[in-house]
Amino acid sequence: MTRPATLENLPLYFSSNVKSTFKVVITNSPLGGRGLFARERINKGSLIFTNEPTVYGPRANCEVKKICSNCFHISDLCYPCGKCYAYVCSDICNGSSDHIKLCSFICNNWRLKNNWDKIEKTPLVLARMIIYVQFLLLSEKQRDLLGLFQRSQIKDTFEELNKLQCIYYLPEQHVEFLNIVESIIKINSFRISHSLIGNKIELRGLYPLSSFMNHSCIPNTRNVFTSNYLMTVFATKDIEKGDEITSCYTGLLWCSPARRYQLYKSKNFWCFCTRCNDNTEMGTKLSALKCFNKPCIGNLLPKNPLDLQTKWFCNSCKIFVPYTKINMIQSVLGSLVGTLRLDDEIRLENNILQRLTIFIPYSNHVFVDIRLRLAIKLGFTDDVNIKELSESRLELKESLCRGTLRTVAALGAGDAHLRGLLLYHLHAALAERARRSPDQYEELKSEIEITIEQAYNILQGDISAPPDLELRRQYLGPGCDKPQEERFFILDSPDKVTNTL
Ligand SMILES: C[S@@+](CC[C@H](N)C(=O)[O-])C[C@H]1O[C@@H](n2cnc3c(N)ncnc32)[C@H](O)[C@@H]1O
Repeated sequence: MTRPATLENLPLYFSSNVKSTFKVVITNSPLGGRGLFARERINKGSLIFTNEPTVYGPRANCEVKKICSNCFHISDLCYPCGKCYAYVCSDICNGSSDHIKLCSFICNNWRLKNNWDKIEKTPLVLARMIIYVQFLLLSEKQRDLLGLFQRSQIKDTFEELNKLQCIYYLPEQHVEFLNIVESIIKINSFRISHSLIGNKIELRGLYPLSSFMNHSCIPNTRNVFTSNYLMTVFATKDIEKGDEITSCYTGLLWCSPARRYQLYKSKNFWCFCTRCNDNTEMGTKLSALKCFNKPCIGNLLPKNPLDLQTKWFCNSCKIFVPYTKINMIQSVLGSLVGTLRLDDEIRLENNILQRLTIFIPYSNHVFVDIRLRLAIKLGFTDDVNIKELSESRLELKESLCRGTLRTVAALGAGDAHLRGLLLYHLHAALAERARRSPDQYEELKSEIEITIEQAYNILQGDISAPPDLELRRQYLGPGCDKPQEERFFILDSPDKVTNTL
């Protein structure tokens, strides 16, 4: 692989659908390697650029068993293609041009080993390797240009490739190429977030222009993925000409030690940004622990947050605690949190929460994460919809949304995706309050309208956006001329409204 002299046209080689590149330029970054920089002032909320994935597919270590190798639907109807054995979910997928290309590549280039149980194991291994096979299908020019993308320096065992080699005799140059591809994917791919509607597996893709965005723990962009996996990057705050355009590679609300360790482990660098350098994390105290020196009610914070072996100090009684003791507490915390079933439960075990309060203040990221999950889940589970929430739970939802929105604002994250989601849920809680007590509507109206309008501006077009986002904006947003009773019609029977539109 050779390195061409210029990066200017690189994304265009990989994607016919790159728009608004005139707003950005790829050049050397003080953060590391190359980065994207604004050629002009970019206002908050504006589209910066759009690019389509060069390749996309499920993660190689995904758990799901039956995934269509063409449309990535999870389906028990999947059956192995009669020629290449890759799973397809329908004759349409089997006959699609993409599948035919993939199928003929596999049949023409890889010979099956005799001792392998083709029907049982091959489809699954192939489904997990689809993104890699797509790299092999790139043009020669594109494959040459892959040399421009940064690669991971960490050499892990590439288990899925090993499994593929148990099934097929792979040419030596394919094995070498796929190892390079793996090191490129690790550093440059994006998780494509989408709602679970449509029963699709979580995907990741290589986006040629987005790949040059460096990380910031307070980024100035958010990503929107459309239904055809186009990635559009918007400004979450005003960006001045010459500013670096950044994205956040971790969870926005993770605490500094967790973000920094994850970045080091997965992307091979230590972050030194303003947030990482501030032991209060912009006043949010996401990393703070409770002082061990009872009855002191102060918080322990790292003296030098950029130093992994720093002492921590209490901001009230000023005692110092060595990092070894802090690490021990953090690992106890990690295992306690691990026992909370946060993904599918909104009932949290009180005894665990009580044990957590011994170690951590309300501001700690563990509680922030629990509050965020509750804010989003209350009234939005299969068991209980928002109309069935008790008064106290509805109040709780509203206050959890407001609290988490304050944390996002304190971090300076601007119009991040998370802010959009929280505004949507705050809107839903307020609208439900007004539906139950119509006499409160006038008082709540302006906030009901502003929250849905802002949520819409942030989330519109994204495949992970709530399905009734647009309808709510239409009926409960600003400018709706329907009478009060009709406005709430959408909340009474959203399906009926959808059908009448
Ligand atoms: C997706 S690439 C970004 C583009 C990359 N800088 C390049 O030259 O191709 C991610 C890699 O960029 C570097 N990087 C990104 N953000 C960084 C930051 N805030 N500080 C230091 N290095 C960073 C790291 O080496 C990381 O693995």
